Amino acid sequence: MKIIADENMPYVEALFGDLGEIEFVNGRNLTAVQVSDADVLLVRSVTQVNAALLDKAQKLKFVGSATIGTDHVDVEYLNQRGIAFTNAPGCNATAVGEFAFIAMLELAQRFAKPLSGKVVGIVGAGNTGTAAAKCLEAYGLKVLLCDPVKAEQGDTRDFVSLDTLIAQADIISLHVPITKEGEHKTWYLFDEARLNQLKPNTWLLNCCRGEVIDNRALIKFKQQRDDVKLVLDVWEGEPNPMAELVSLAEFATPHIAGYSLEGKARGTFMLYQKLCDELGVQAKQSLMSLLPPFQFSQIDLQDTLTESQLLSLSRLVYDLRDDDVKFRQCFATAAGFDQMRKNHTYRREFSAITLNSALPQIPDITKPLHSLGFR
Ligand SMILES: NC(=O)c1ccc[n+]([C@@H]2O[C@H](COP(=O)([O-])OP(=O)(O)OC[C@H]3O[C@@H](n4cnc5c(N)ncnc54)[C@H](O)[C@@H]3O)[C@@H](O)[C@H]2O)c1
Ligand SMILES: O=C(O)[C@H](O)[C@H](O)COP(=O)(O)O
Repeated sequence: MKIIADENMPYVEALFGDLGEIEFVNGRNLTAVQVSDADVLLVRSVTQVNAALLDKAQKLKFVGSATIGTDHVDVEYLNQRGIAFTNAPGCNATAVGEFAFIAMLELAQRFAKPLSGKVVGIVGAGNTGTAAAKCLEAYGLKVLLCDPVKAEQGDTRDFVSLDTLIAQADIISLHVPITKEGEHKTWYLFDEARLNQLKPNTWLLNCCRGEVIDNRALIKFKQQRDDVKLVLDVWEGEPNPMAELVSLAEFATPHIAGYSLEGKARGTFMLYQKLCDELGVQAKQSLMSLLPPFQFSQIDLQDTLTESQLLSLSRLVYDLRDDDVKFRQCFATAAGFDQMRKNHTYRREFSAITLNSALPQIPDITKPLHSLGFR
């Protein structure tokens, strides 16, 4: 069996090695000829999976995308061809949630405006939005959720309209899929008019898809509204973001909000399990055996943490400042954006650290941190 896999998908060798012969490819430039003799195709979000890519691949029986988003896949075409398809919903939700939370702690520190006490609006209350809300609520913040689709589906959480969220939130974090049609389409959800509704001093984070914000309108807006602070992980026109926008963002990264080792491992592992099901074979490998040990795995706490100490602790698993600096150095070169994504193999999730109270205390000082995700 021939398995073609994106070279940026870790743990493929360890998981799929026993199932067939693996060929690694550059997912962004993948051609129809390269996949013509594949039985299995494993991709990430940079590969457009459609008739143009797959018409010659007559043996193909399984496509897996180790991503949450599926906007790069023509699922209808795969269904028509009878090719099994799976993505990896939720695989990197914790990573995105922690990324958004850490970015807020970084902004708070940089602008000497405590995060504590702020109201945060989450647009899109699915896997990543809920993961972000979990961190924020564990930290004691008031969270407003806007998700008209979930509300219509009968989700019993409290939801607000986007107008209410924009009017009340100090911080807005975007977590919607990109959709171009329908009542709740998200393409340019934040257009010029919406941007102009933002309250003074709002922090706006985009960790979902670049085109959820009209990037040209955002440049124009931010040039006049320096009070608004931006964290941008995703961009219109990836892998070539608009240079002016990069310089206007407080933190800028190349679509790596979901790139924890745990998140990537979960993504590949979900495809492995699904392929084993399709082939009717027993999955032999385990997820936890894939992850390397973490250098700061045990930490003893002496006292409750201040906000700035919590940021220092968070920086052990992920220091956003490093990625921001690297990104500004490399994004303008031809392959810089993708190169940085390819080499992004060091970030961990909060759960990689086990916290202990150094002295037995009541109440246990580690409890709120366990709710954040630390062990
Ligand atoms: N930056 C990254 O690395 C990264 C990582 C993972 C996911 N993503 C992107 O983030 C998106 C969201 O991921 P997820 O796992 O939370 O997906 P999800 O499907 O679990 O949740 C998305 C939520 O958005 C809601 N929604 C749809 N249209 C909306 C609208 N107009 N207003 C408000 N809510 C709306 C849906 O009802 C759903 O609950 C993905 O589709 C993907 O494009 C980016
Ligand atoms: O949709 C997703 O899951 C994310 O956008 C994903 O993390 C993107 O990473 P990629 O597949 O491009 O490596």
